Amino acid sequence: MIEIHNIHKTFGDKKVLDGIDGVFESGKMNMLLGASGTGKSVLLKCIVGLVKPDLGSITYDGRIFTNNKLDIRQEIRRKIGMLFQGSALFDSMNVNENVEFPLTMLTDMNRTERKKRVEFCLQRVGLENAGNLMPSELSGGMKKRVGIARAIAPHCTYLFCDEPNSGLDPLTAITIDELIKEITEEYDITTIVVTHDMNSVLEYGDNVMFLYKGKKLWEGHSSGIMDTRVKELNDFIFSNRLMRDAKKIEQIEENEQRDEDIRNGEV
Ligand SMILES: Nc1ncnc2c1ncn2[C@@H]1O[C@H](COP(=O)(O)OP(=O)(O)OP(=O)(O)O)[C@@H](O)[C@H]1O
Repeated sequence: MIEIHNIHKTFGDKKVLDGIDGVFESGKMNMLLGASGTGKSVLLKCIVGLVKPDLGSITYDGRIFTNNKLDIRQEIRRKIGMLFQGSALFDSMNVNENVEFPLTMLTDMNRTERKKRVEFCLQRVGLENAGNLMPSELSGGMKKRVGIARAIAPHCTYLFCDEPNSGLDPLTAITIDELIKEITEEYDITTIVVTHDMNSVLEYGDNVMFLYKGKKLWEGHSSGIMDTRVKELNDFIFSNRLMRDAKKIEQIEENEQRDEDIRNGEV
């Protein structure tokens, strides 16, 4: 579990994070949702330790991360897996080498153990036959899978995904979301996904945090998001025509159900 409390961050005279609190539980799909420029990536960077918050605290399973000793922060960092937006694979390394890289850097596994772990992780993401391919030979969806295998290879406890399905077609996007969810539940990982994708949120968001201009305006399970009364969140959701149509259909169905209940004398 990751807990953040009262996180503030200002760049120059621009306030980017304005007192954010939150709890991200393990085994759940925790999602940071919001429009461009609203502070999602900066918040994620604060949580990972790439950006230092001006104020506030971050704890990982009860261990303070912010302002703690370097060796404790490094110990926590070793348990973090990152899936970057563009997958960020090393172009000069094949798939096996990409997944092995964090094992060489972060663990004391010997070569045989590393090979076994790489094999296992590639199998887990459905790429057991792709080990000798170079990144240039992979589709966008395959690159994301390699990115996931690389992130989980050192037995990560925490997984951060920055827009994991950006640039993917809708079907591939769903399979990547599904894979992240399965892995999160299977290994009880604390996962945080940054996204603007309402499809992902509605389908997989166990705990959704909506950020607007550096503040958290809404938090909850995705099942409640369509009924929100927070104007900024409503505007964000229904800026998408498909979402507006879905809402209309939902209202029509509700009205039909109510009419039927009245006819049956149940109201
Ligand atoms: N290192 C930095 N120095 C100055 N300003 C920064 C820095 N990093 C981020 N910002 C600013 O902070 C604001 C929030 O950026 P952030 O990348 O967190 O947005 P975001 O919500 O992740 O957007 P997107 O969905 O487009 O990635 C932006 O106005 C950005 O320009």
